[in-house]
Amino acid sequence: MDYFDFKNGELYCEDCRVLDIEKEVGTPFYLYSAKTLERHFKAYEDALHGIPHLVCFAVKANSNLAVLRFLGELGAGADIVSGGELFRALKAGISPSRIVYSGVGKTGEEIKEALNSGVLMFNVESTGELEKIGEVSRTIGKAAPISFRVNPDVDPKTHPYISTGLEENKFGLPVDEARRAYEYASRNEEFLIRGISCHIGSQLTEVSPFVDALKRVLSLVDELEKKGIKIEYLDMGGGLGIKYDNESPPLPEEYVKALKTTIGSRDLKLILEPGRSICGNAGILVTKVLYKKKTPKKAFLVVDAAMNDLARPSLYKAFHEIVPVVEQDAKMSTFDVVGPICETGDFFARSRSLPEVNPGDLLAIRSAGAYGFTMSSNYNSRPRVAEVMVYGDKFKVVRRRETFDDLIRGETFFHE
Ligand SMILES: Cc1ncc(COP(=O)(O)O)c(C=O)c1O
Ligand SMILES: N[C@@H](CCCC[NH3+])C(=O)O
Repeated sequence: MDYFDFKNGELYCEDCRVLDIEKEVGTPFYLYSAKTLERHFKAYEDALHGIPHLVCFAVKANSNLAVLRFLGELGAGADIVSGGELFRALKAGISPSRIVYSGVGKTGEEIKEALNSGVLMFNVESTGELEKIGEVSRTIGKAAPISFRVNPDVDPKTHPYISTGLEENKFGLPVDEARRAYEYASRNEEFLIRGISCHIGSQLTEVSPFVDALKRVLSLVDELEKKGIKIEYLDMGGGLGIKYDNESPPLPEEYVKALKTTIGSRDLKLILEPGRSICGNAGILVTKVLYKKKTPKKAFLVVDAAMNDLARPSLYKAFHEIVPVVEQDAKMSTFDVVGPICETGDFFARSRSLPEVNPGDLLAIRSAGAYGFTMSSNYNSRPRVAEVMVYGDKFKVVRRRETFDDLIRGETFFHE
């Protein structure tokens, strides 16, 4: 459930009228609901009540500082995958002791930065990375807290681009290799074994792949325990899906219950790294209809947002619900909703039934709070849009729209 509702035929975010926000900010803009973020975060906290745990929000889903600060103040840690995300999480006031660092390509510099800051653990994804971490650890004279990310070879039944726990995916170590890596790391004082981790994919709509993966991870935990290698943290990654269209993904409560049952009486602290299920439905992208265009074959609504602002439909053919910000009685027609970018792939919806809106009308593209702004770019030299956060009856621009000057910052005219 989110807090984007219609009152008297107009879309509100919490107690703010979207039309009023648009008047001040202009389109396009991302709009986030703090109350929805809180509700979704608390759903995890409630589900995990009584279990030693840490919810590390996946920064890649939404890295806006206000969002991170808000979640951090509610008690969230962070799951990061780059030096930039470390910088953001720390700037937002998240304690390094609540930060886990995942990702297959951490550079020496990034590792050094994270080790110096005191992150909770590196989720190590290859033996090459382990060597690099060892090297950095020796250089700065500080043991590195690690977990190995295990690739359990489980099909998460999601879009192939966002499936990460299959043998052919680049992520994690196969179980046998992870076992050897733990044995090696346990004999070396550069490493401090803290945990084990796993993340099998994103937008999962069933619990069973998580449970299958967990069983494989737990059998390794048990084996390691017998060898005297104690695992303190079990990090099950993120991946819980949300409703974009007609999916009915499990709620955190059902998901955590299944994990808890599978873990049984083992003495483990549970880390989860949810991204989408916290912020996905806490955000919309508001855009304006520029033109209505008819060709012999199609009717298009050309809007002022584009694939550079929200890439998911173009990249994954992802469905996002689109609604007019002011409810219309007009008859329904079938439209392609497209942006101004010079690519046929620049669309938000194809053959979508929508009321006959007009140029100047606003549309809300729903479920855009995760992997929306964070995947945006300046393609076609389009300044990135503003981000606005609603807190009850107040709203705040938490990132201003980029200017043309922002576009060329750091560039020079040297051409020889
Ligand atoms: C390691 C890791 N953790 C957490 C996440 C967050 O996933 P989601 O947004 O699906 O919860 C991802 C992205 O899929 C990831 O790669
Ligand atoms: N970017 C993807 C999710 C990627 C998850 C990252 N491991 C999406 O928009 O659905």
